Amino acid sequence: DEPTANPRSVLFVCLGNICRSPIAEAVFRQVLSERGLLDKWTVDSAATADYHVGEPSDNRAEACLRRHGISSNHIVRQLTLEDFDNFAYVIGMDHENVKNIKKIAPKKSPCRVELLGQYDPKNELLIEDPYYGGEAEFDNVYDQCLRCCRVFLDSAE
Ligand SMILES: N#Cc1ccccc1-c1cc(NCCCN2CCCCC2)c2ccccc2n1
Repeated sequence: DEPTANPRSVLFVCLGNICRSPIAEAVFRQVLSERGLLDKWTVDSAATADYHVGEPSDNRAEACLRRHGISSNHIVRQLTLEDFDNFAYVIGMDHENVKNIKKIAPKKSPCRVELLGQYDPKNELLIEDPYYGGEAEFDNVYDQCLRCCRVFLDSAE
């Protein structure tokens, strides 16, 4: 029968895969690296929309990561059906992302579809789209992702 995904595998998802989910991916990798767990985990990110497929992350997201000492070279890709066989977790940033993820998820998938904010110790459930925002909004996305990724890793390890 179907091989199950590596339990240490996570795909972060947002609308365009140029702001929130690349930041979440890079922050989670940084947390893994700090704990010596980078080689145990499979980490990736994807978009629900096709607006920017093939492009790099938004330069405001890359600048935000650089401000926090993290470099990332990312190319936008869209979520696919295969992702639900390859990742144990598919994690969205807001309710629209989760709704769109569930629209293409197979009925019987063992994959866990969750909101990253459910892991926030400060209980900010939604990681809002910063597309029309500035540095402050991107730094808030970073802070939320860092808080949530630490708790998510504790819960999944
Ligand atoms: N949509 C919305 C929306 C609503 C509230 C806050 C942000 C956004 C917003 C808008 C974007 N692109 C502008 C519109 C794109 N076009 C929409 C109609 C189809 C053709 C493409 C984004 C692009 C990348 C990542 C996040 C984005 N987020």
